[in-house]
Amino acid sequence: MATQYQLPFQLADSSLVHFDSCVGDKWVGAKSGQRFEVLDPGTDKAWASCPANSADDVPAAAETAHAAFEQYRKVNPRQRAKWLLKWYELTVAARDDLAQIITHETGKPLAEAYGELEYSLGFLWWFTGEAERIHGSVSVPAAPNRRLFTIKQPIGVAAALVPWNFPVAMVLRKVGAALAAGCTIVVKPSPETPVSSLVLAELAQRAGIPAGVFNVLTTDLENTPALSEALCKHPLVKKVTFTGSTRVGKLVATHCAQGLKKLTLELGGNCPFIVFDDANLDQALDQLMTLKWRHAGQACITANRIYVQAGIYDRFAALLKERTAAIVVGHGASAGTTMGPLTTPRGIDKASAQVEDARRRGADVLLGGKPLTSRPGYFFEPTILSGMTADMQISHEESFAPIAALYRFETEDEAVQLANATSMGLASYAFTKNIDRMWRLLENLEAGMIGMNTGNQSAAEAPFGGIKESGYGKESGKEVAVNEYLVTKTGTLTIEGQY
Ligand SMILES: O=CCCC(=O)O
Repeated sequence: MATQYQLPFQLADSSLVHFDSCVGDKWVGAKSGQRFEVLDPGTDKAWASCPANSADDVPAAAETAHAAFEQYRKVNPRQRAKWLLKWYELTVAARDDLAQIITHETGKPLAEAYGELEYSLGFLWWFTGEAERIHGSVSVPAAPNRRLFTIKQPIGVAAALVPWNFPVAMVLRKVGAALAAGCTIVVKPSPETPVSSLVLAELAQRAGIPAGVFNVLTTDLENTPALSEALCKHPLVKKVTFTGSTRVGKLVATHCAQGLKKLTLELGGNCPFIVFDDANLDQALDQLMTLKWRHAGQACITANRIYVQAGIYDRFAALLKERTAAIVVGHGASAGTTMGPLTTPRGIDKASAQVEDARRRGADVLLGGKPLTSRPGYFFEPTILSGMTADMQISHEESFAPIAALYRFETEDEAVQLANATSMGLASYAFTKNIDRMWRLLENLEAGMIGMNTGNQSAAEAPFGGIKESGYGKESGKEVAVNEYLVTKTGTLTIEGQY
């Protein structure tokens, strides 16, 4: 169905864009006929609409993906690699159009949208290589006259529940691994960001990836819980991958538990960023500026709690304030913008409540602290809070907003104890030039990923995933990511005769 909306941006190839779900080789509406609007967070205006699929639309998608799986699982890995590579090349060529769409779905500045695409393309490139590197093992067991071996096989139809903050990267990180493994997949993008997923489906078709291998079921906020539950519980779906909040991740785990589905959970962050007296301050500030303000703080691995050692605390806070004051907040597509809006109005409410809570409990607001109401859209001022303490909301929950919360500490033991005082364990960051201390931190910080003098550790070749209530399973990285979509079969052979 053609959208009734005028796109607020120009596309080089308008035939890339669809506003219906992709099931098999068909672009389809919801059974109910219901649709929902896609809003530009930088203007609060609708610019597209997509089908509001419900749980009733799940069986057709799962059956289509399963029929495709029966063929795709037998495709030679080299052919799978060739399709992934073609998909990579077509996505490179569609970069300008995709960047516009990402910016108008998420609000992030165009430069960041291009950054996301660069990151995303890494996944297609990486999984192109991984497709041919899936293998089992052979060994000699204790029992005489036997050989023991394992083979790896694709698990079946996968379902991906994808967040809105990196709508292309998160789809390609999951789908790239699934397709390399020989699985087919049904993706449910977030209600905020369906269009970019549909462009990826069009590009996959153009790349020759067989119909039904990559399906996209769009839906709105209201139908999301029931549709997701139906996907998790559908008997033909054998694997679920979810990126999102810990609260929803626990629900997804409950749904999957009934069918004992294999599950990958990439959940909430609340990540500590620790700067010691002996750190290179410029390096720590450069990294913090990128990590903290990327997509207005809406990343699971953003620096949520910034611990600065007492000897440098005041200087660090002043320098951070000076640099942050230079951020230009505006529409993501406007020239000069270095920070866009939040993606949802819900984000504004949560950020306001967190700042208010911190202020009431004694934090100083060094910069910002409020929504920007002088323009339409969901803007929040880049905010710095100083004098944070453990009793404040931000100390316990993910912020997902442009709020830099500064805490003072004295000793390494104290920093480790404060950093680990959370139910989450996604990423931790430490800045010090003391190599012994750095090694201790690597071992003592409770997180799945440790940034050592860096705030940027996400990459296709690096296993991504948390511990504690930040989830389980790994995405990207050598072997581990593709393994999430494979089953291991053990074979034991008895050999007769002399050898
Ligand atoms: O927000 C979650 C993903 C962030 C990343 O992959 O760097």
